[in-house]
Amino acid sequence: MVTTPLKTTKSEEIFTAAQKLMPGGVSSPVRAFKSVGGQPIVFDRVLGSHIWDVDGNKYIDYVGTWGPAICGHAHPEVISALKNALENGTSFGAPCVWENVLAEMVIEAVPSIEMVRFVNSGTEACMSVLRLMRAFTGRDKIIKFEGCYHGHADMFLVKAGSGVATLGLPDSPGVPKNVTENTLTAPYNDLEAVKKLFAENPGEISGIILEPVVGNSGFITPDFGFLEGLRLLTQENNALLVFDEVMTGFRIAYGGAQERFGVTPDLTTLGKVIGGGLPVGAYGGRRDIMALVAPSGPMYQAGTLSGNPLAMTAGIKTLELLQKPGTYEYLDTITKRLSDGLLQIAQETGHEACGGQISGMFGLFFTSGPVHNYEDAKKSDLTKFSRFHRGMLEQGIYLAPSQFEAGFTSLAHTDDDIDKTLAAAKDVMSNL
Ligand SMILES: Cc1ncc(COP(=O)(O)O)c(C=O)c1O
Ligand SMILES: NCC(=O)CCC(=O)O
Repeated sequence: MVTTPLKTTKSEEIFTAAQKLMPGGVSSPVRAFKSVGGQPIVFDRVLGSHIWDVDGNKYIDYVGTWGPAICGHAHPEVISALKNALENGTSFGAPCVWENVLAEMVIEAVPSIEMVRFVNSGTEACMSVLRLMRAFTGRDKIIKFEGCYHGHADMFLVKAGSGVATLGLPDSPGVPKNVTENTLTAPYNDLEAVKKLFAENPGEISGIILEPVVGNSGFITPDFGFLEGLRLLTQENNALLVFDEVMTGFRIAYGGAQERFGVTPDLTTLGKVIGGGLPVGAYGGRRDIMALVAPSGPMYQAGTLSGNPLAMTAGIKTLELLQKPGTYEYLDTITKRLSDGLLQIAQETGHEACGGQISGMFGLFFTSGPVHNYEDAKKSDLTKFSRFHRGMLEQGIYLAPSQFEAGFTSLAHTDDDIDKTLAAAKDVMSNL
């Protein structure tokens, strides 16, 4: 595995050059190691549960390209399907039958979705669903939660999670005030705060959008009754409930968090897993609402590469693999071993910690917790997290370079991977 101390000469060379070419040397801020220190590792290959860097170091990967790699990286069946599809071209800019196939699979799986529109990223999906919320209700205001991330469209860059939280950025410059004045925020898991917002803005709120399980302030689960409460409040106020399942869709359960918690929103956004590692997003929901989307209705939303045959193919094959019996049980079993193991090691080595997992999504905070929202998550000892991250990296374990991100396992992660990860964690936490 990894040589100690970690040799990253080529990574450093490439990243130094990258910094002159691209802002911060990266194509997305979350990839930088700003909050954990050191330089990002530059990779050149992935397979199964592993990722290799340009210096030849091999790591067990818990980032999974930020969620899509649920079947394991470069799954041979996904790659083979893609090779076949590639022979017929990369994009038609016209209907293809694979859109129908993936749409049927999504509609069949996700309780709230009766019709779906494919786009190219989670950001696009959330941006579009917000337009649809407003078009359907004729109201402009929305409620989002502090520390939730719904992509980087202007209206969502208010108390956002993920990279915005990691970098401790104030709400982004370049976003006009009049765009975000309609974005109301509440602490996650706080029904009273949501009730108050509805009371203060009668007849003005188009709906609520949230991560039904949070992954962008670290891993945070909804308290008992929270999702049900939001469902009731939106119904009472003739507003829409939108689950952003870009991260949780087909991960928390095949039908997403809405299947797992038995709460059906009006609209849902998807991304990550449904693209099998290629750029995809989707939004869908009640047929009467989706009917407003052009060209069926007047709400405009479009995309040159949307529904392209490669992304559809990777998505279809990924969902087929996930349909096999026992997949979610497997994800739950190995991820629980990992999460329980990490908590036990933290306790044995004298570190305050809390965390948990559902299916193949997990998190660990260096605070006694419990963590119900972003304010609680911020109590985690970030310096300790940075040292933990570095220590694990040196031992060949690749974790997201931020306390405010969830971790992901895949069907390719083995008991041996978990054993190695826990052994590394024991070593690192003993010396933190
Ligand atoms: C919950 C959630 N919504 C939206 C997004 C945005 O998706 P993308 O990065 O594909 O634009 C992400 C991840 O980035 C996410 O985790
Ligand atoms: N949880 C945050 C993401 O998945 C974002 C990925 C990216 O922007 O690169």
